[in-house]
Amino acid sequence: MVAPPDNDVLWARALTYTYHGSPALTGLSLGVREGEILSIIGPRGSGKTTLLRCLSGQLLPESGEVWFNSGPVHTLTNTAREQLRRNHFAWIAPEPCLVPELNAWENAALPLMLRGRGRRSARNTAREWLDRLDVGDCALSRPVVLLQSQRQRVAVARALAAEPTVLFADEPTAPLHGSDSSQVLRTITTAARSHGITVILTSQGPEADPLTDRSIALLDGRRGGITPGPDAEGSTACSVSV
Ligand SMILES: Nc1ncnc2c1ncn2[C@@H]1O[C@H](COP(=O)(O)OP(=O)(O)OP(=O)(O)O)[C@@H](O)[C@H]1O
Repeated sequence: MVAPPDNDVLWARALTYTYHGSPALTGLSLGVREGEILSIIGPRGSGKTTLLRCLSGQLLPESGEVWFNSGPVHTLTNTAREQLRRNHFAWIAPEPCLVPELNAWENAALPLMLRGRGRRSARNTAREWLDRLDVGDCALSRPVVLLQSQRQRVAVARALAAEPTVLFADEPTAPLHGSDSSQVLRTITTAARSHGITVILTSQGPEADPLTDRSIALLDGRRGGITPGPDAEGSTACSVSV
């Protein structure tokens, strides 16, 4: 094993993953700097979700390495990877996955409470984030009575309230439309910049590019190109390895 560069919060080398013999990742490498907002752009089936799941320790790559803060993730036990995800990572899925028995603020507060935060403090933080996502009025409602777009905003609030080291956002605006989608993307990137959260988000098109530091194109489980974002010359320099 070769240790990754010190200033990469996440670093992956030569990742491969196949589903029942069908390749999803084919030797993919990348480094992500602390505080960077990186978008991974690719068509359906290009391997975006599989890549995020390998980087976040949800899936173990068949070969290759994943490192977080200079420690190997791919050699951790299941329990240690779960703990890593609970304490340092947050995840936004294309479909809002909320706990149906809990109301909106309880859903948004759940990761904080799982980390040991007291109920009142977790509720206050969760409600602040629901307000920022324009779903403060829904705080006491259960997911079943909310619109899909409101549920997704609650899921985004849940991810940001946890103030993770790394936020994995897999097509986070898929259930949203037009200005709704832009507003939620702006909230995610603004919150990430002000709280120093590293973000890796996926999309099928370049809509998030103006808000990110760097974009990587993915095609058939491989890197297909690199597009520097508008802030690429700013304080969040990028690291790329192929
Ligand atoms: N659970 C699974 N079982 C079998 N094949 C899968 C599974 N998940 C993904 N695949 C296949 O692996 C490849 C990569 O899928 P992946 O979901 O990572 O791509 P994606 O770019 O995120 O696509 P999408 O935008 O549709 O979510 C595709 O060919 C897909 O059909």
